[in-house]
Amino acid sequence: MMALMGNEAHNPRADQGLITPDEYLRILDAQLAPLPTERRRVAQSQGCVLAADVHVLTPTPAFTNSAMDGFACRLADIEKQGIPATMPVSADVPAGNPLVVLAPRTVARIMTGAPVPDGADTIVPVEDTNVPAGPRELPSEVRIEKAPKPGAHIRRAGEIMGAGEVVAEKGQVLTPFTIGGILSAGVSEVDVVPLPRVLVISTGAELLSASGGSASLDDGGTFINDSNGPMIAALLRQWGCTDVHNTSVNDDPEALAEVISDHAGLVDLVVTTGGVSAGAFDPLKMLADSGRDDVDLHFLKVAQQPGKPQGYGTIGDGRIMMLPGNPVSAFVSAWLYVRHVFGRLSTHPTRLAYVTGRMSASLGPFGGKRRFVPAVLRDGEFSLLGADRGFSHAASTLHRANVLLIVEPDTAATEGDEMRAIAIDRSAV
Ligand SMILES: Nc1nc2c(c(=O)[nH]1)N[C@H]1C(S)=C(S)[C@@H](COP(=O)(O)OP(=O)(O)OC[C@H]3O[C@@H](n4cnc5c(N)ncnc54)[C@H](O)[C@@H]3O)O[C@H]1N2
Ligand code: MOO
Repeated sequence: MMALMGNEAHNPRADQGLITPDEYLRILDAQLAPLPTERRRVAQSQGCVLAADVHVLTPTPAFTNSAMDGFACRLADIEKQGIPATMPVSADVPAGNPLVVLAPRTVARIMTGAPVPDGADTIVPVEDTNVPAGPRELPSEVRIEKAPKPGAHIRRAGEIMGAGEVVAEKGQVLTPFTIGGILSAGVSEVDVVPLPRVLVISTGAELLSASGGSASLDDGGTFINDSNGPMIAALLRQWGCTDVHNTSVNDDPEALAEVISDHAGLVDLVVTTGGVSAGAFDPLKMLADSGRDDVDLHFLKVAQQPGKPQGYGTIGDGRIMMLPGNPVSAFVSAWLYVRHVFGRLSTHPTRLAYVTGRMSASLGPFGGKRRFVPAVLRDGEFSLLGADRGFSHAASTLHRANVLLIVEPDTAATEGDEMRAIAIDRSAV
């Protein structure tokens, strides 16, 4: 497993009940296995990982065909006359035509992709004849004005790939190119590791959507928009998940349990945000304490900021990850942990992309926690977006970030220092 960075040999935070980010990844790893493989139609497998090598059924090309619109001939017939050579046209071979035999001392009009007649060994493009290009009646004869090269413009059966060769390998992600390649090899179904189906639940009585959207700040209310749920759902879709549900619930453990049980068997992973710290109304904590024997939830503290409180476990047969409610904490937790779990379930490669740059401002030390600070990397320089210290609520700064700057525990970062960061957007790479 890829270390999230730093020397993990000694963890001085252990006596404070804190674990390191890498220890948390190891805990998650111990519970995870790839989803069971499925046989799927290739066209319905985009974004999945191949669970087995795919072998060519239909060679490429499937049959010997023309690479040009023109005339199929026997080169010796042309050479016998010399250029220009006037030849009778004995057949018309559009694409999709059955294989024909070329009559002696004649040529056949042929289209790109049409099977080369038996007996023909060269294609003369229409541009090298007296026949104008484009739709027209079959001419009775054609004058060949340019000497063709032997074997010109013929795509031979199997010259690119023969039957039985591997056209795509186990572990490859089904991209548009892979889909095209596999289908052209005559394979219509493949074994894949499916993408996890995910239910994202925002918890909190203060969320507008949880309250039915009836309250507004204009009323002097204390409600907020649910930014976490749609943000996490969007991240999952960005990573490739197609089946992502998103809802929110009040601080009611029964309502939360009901939403989860309504989705039993329909999702592979539940991701919640909110209610994992020390609040008196946290529904996940209440659910954990409810004594239900189908609920197995674990809460822990990771020596990082943001994203200290985390949780994982199972409710019934469903796997759950519980992220902190502060929006930047939720984002960082999703990038470090949900992405990792997505990778383990789907077998997608989800290695973090690290970048380096120089600090354009200074950041003070932040206790014994590793910081993941949203920042912008441009022209080799990191600029900070929000407050130096607590910024886990500062979601509105997040939209500009393209990296999470890594600041080691008890360490300051001074202007000009070279630092490492995790890229969260292509603009940083
Ligand atoms: N006594 C303690 N209090 C807190 C601790 C602690 O250790 N002891 N940890 C702090 C840290 S660190 C974090 S992070 C937060 C995590 O809190 P919860 O996961 O319990 O989340 P909530 O209390 O429900 O909400 C926190 C914050 O985020 C806002 N929020 C929640 N959901 C959403 C959403 N879907 N969209 C946008 N914003 C959301 C919520 O309104 C709160 O402001 O706990 C600290 N407290
Ligand atoms: O760890 Mo919390 O995630 O600081 O804000």
